[in-house]
Amino acid sequence: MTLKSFVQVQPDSHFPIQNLPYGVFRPESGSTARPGVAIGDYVLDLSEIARDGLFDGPALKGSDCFLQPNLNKFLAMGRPAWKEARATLQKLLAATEPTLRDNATLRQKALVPMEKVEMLLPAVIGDYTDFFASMHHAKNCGLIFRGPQNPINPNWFHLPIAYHGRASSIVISGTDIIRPRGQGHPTANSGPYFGPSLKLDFELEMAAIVGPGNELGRPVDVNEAADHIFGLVLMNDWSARDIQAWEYVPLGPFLGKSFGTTISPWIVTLDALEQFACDAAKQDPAPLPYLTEKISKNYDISLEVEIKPAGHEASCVVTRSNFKHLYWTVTQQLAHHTISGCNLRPGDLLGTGTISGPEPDSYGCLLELTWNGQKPLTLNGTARKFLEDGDEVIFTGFCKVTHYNMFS
Ligand SMILES: O=C(O)/C=C/C(=O)CC(=O)CC(=O)O
Ligand SMILES: [Ca+2]
Ligand SMILES: [Mg+2]
Repeated sequence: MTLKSFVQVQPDSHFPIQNLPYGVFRPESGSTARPGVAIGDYVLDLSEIARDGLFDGPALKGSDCFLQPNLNKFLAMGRPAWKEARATLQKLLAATEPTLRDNATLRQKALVPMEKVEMLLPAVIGDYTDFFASMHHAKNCGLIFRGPQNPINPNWFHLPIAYHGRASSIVISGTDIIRPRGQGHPTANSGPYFGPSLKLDFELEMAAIVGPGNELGRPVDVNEAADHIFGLVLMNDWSARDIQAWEYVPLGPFLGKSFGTTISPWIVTLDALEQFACDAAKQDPAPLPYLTEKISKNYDISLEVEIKPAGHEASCVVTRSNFKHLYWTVTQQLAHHTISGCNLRPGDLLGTGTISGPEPDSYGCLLELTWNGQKPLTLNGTARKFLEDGDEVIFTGFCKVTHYNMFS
């Protein structure tokens, strides 16, 4: 039988009882930040549930992990605690369970209408790394930035390439991004351009939130890497293409990507995503043993980007992609990150890289969608090569149950 909650959840809601993503919120402005999970149009306040002693399993009983203003302590506790919390919350929110359903005082305190809350960054993010794991994106960027000779560097097929991003400028969805100023790529015989970026772009990504870290000098085995990943967020790696194209040789992206990176407020756990797992892409050449997974999986997560042009009421879908298009899995990314001995810490953020699919209408950024401005998009009758001031960029990710077992 399908698990149902006593909390009313609309059929098209992203937050049924099977999901229960984690975030950090203030119930009203000025109140303290605390962890919560999304259920229908409500946020369940985990500090209230903890204060009432309802986390009563061996890992969480008496723990103050939900009395913190961020999720780092809970992230550090690892999968046994995450599984226990999920089981406790699914039981507590179930239609058949009276504990919270029939306790009006606790319900009043613990279930906060989502429209009233202020969402905050879910974790203190010490370090942020951005990978480059979609072959379609790598190929298209290569064609645009480097030309048709070998658009994908040979190393790309042997290791998940990444650069170290800037953690200080990671912001929560809804935060305004200020157009960066900097040096842009020279055109024709001129010197470099200086001024506000003329090629401001989004990048459709997701990112892994690291749970337990690893000690310096002790790499994580690729087959255990999933135990170090709590879940996934949506991520927009805002990019200034003119700054990037000029500065990135030979050390990689710097100021063209450091002026803002947006993440979604909700972390969808790997446990919730498990039922949407699918086979990962076939890798040819076979990766080295330290990157070879016994079970190599991706997740079937539909992704969409809409742009609401400045001054317009309606938004337009500009791309539809899917997480499963990634060539390198998030577990390979994490294992590769630590193979040198580099230590990860709870709350670290590992961006997947832009998730472009094979078709032109599944490309994950305007650089590809407009082919560096050569083929503008038309949005509600307005042309766009890159983003303009006041444009709003909306990312959506969702998983669909495509069939039910008739006997369940
Ligand atoms: O091919 C390049 O020169 C760079 C491409 C990127 O935009 C790098 C990046 O942020 C990685 C990604 O999002 O896939
Ligand atoms: Ca990126
Ligand atoms: Mg960025």
